Amino acid sequence: MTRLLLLGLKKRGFGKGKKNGFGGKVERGETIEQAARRELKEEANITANFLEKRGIIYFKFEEDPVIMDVHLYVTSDFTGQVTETDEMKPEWYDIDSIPYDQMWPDDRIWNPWLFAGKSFVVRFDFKADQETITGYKYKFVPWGEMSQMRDSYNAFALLQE
Ligand SMILES: COc1nc(N)nc2c1ncn2[C@H]1C[C@H](O)[C@@H](COP(=O)(O)OP(=O)(O)OP(=O)(O)O)O1
Repeated sequence: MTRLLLLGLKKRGFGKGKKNGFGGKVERGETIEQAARRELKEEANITANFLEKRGIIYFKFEEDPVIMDVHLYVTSDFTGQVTETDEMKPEWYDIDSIPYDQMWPDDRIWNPWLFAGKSFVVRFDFKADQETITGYKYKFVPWGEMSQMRDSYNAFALLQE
């Protein structure tokens, strides 16, 4: 059976020129999941009927004290027609032909976990060039426990164990 993943070519902002999933910053008054839904609608013009949380990814760039946390949701249940928007040019890819050379380098590591059905918490350390991964540590999260990791603190503590 062919399994497809929707990626978008980022047309502006952080990660411009890279292919990635759909997402962005949480706005005031929103939950993280609400932000994920809003970004999917804004960037691919589709509405998720159901979102499953599958990961929390931390990014630390050398010389930058701020650690970015990205909360990863997947859906195969959505309404609407996938459409190019101002921010993203969407395209479907067979999961056996993911264009990793046009993506953030961390995707090559965690996308296969996603396709294998795993949930996970992972931290990537990057050089300041934002292209070179100097190390990463991760933990798989048992089925059903990911949705209870509501904030970054729980997940970060898991990585420190
Ligand atoms: C550093 O490595 C990254 N890898 C991957 N796979 N994804 C990343 C990486 N860094 C950021 N992202 C994701 C997180 C978001 O889904 C997007 C965009 O991030 P950001 O919120 O910083 O970008 P903006 O376009 O400025 O957001 P707004 O839509 O809120 O303006 O990339």
